[in-house]
Amino acid sequence: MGPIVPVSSRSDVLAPAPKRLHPTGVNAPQLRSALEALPAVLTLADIAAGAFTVAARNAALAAANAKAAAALKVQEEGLTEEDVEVRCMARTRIPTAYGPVFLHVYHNNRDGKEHLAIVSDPAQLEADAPANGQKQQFVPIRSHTLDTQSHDGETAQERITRGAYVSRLSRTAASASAVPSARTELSDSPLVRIHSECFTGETLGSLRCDCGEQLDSALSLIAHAPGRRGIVLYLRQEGRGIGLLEKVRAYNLQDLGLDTVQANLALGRGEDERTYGVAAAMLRDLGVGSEGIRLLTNNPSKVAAMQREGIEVTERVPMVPRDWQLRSAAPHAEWEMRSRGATAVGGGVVRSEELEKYLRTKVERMGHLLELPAARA
Ligand SMILES: Nc1nc2c(ncn2[C@@H]2O[C@H](COP(=O)(O)OP(=O)(O)OP(=O)(O)O)[C@@H](O)[C@H]2O)c(=O)[nH]1
Repeated sequence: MGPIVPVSSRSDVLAPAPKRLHPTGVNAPQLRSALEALPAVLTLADIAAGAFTVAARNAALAAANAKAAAALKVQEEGLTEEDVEVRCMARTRIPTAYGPVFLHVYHNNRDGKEHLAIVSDPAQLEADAPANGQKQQFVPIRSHTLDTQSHDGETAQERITRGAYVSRLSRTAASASAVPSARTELSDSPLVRIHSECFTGETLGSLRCDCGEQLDSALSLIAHAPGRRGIVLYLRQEGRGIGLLEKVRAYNLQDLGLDTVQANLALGRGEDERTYGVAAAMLRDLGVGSEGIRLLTNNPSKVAAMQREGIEVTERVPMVPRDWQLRSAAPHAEWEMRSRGATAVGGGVVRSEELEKYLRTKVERMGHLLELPAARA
């Protein structure tokens, strides 16, 4: 594939964003009709006297809607986004509450966003290859574009720095991966979650949605899958693709009584503007092939989108909200689950040797104002 243009030099990124919306961003006629169907909270006069001036932004809205309509057309007509290209720019090991994972940072030629793949495949961290005669149980989940040479004369150190290494990296063990001659397909159908970013749910632990809980559940379910193998794609499609700013506005409309779909529509946006072409390309890059994937989702349109992109979904694995699971669970299970925290990944108290080192370095080398605790007995 050709070079992926760095985000900083792309003209579409540097060009000033078109002024699409009036600062309030509200599609007044749709909001008006949606609110008319609800018990009055504000009078329509209040709303009409509010900040939004419809005429000032109609043309801009039409342009935005045309873009959404084009995306919808791609979805509805089953067209594939064949020219989507992705490249894994770097990968690193992250120790999580569910075990080690490899975080992959991707660039692509479509949207200038850094989409992520979180890969769990702990066998890759083992230093020793299987003994002679023993077959490796699974093909490792590796990015083809990561292992490909990034430029002529790339050194082993350069490869290792961007994550193209094998086994566990340490001061005493560092082996760059071999440059593959062809893409290798996985021999199994791994558990996959295609997750969309949700700052409010995942970082603030907002109880408006279960996004943080779903991210946590996905990692937990993968940790219990055969070989602890699986992939979470973390797509930067905040607010079902409308972005954080618009989602924040949508929340205010929800506080006025609209549901999530009505609120998006009242803003002149689609109810769900996400696309999955980049996700499919990332999965192919990670080796997903004819064995397909087991997809963690309750959303049928995600299954359909994958099939359209040529990724077979061999099984849809449901994600039942924990609160719903708890309604039929024993009281102890309920206490245990709630005590883990509302939504944060792993919940509870974070404790690890690496964290200890990180915290001590902040105190000892960076002057952070914390009293070091006594060493653990
Ligand atoms: N516009 C909008 N987006 C929301 C809202 N609440 C959560 N989101 C976003 O919704 C996305 C998650 O999508 P969901 O519809 O909850 O679930 P899904 O991913 O389609 O389906 P599952 O795979 O079954 O979880 C994330 O990008 C969130 O930021 C909301 O009230 N309004």
